[in-house]
Amino acid sequence: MTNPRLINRLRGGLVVSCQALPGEPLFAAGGGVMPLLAMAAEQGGAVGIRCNSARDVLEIKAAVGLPVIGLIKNQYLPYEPYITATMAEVQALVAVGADIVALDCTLRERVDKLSPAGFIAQIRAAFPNLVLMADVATLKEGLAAAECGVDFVGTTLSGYTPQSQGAPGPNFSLVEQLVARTDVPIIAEGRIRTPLQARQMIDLGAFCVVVGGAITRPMEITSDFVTALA
Ligand SMILES: CC(=O)N[C@H](C=O)[C@@H](O)[C@H](O)[C@H](O)COP(=O)(O)O
Repeated sequence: MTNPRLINRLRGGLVVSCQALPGEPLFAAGGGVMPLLAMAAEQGGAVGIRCNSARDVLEIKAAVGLPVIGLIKNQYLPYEPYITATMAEVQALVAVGADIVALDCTLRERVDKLSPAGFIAQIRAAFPNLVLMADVATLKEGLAAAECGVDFVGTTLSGYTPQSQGAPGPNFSLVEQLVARTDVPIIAEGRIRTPLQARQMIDLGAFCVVVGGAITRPMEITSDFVTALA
């Protein structure tokens, strides 16, 4: 464990993912919106924030006192991994003070042609004390990442990769199996829509829970209601 104090701050709690991509209304070219969502999350009792881009890490760190899980989403087509998939992005996140860096640890071919193990080794060589969260989609990927000495494994990508297509959302069984097979703390993330589902994840042994869209994406919430009325 690279930073037990920081890790313990997240235990049993809710991390709120505050993200909007370019093209979404809340992205706001001039910034300033994600920190407001993060402040609301902090006031509501969240123990951490997850966010995308160096800009948002910087702005959110200035606005709240919570640990920030930073990532940078970038497409490197035809390669599929897009969550902090290069060393340059890790460096950018460290430079703006991300407390934890989330990175793609699926077993898909990456733009740098490294395996997740190779990428993690490269990161550890440059930043030995950096706290790392491995975003995975399957049990095999989660166990492989855990073997590489990451601090957390998150179920973030379950249902979003060819290897996990059709997986249920939220994926309770993936969390349950990871908890049973590794001592690395498991973060339940992805398609958690209700407080009860979040509670169930903790009861299954998740270390903490990340919720995004159900809290911070009004477009997504609206469309759920609209679909129900159609
Ligand atoms: C698949 C992917 O790119 N997930 C991203 C990872 O950072 C975010 O877009 C999600 O909002 C986040 O994982 C939280 O999940 P949900 O919004 O379902 O609660």
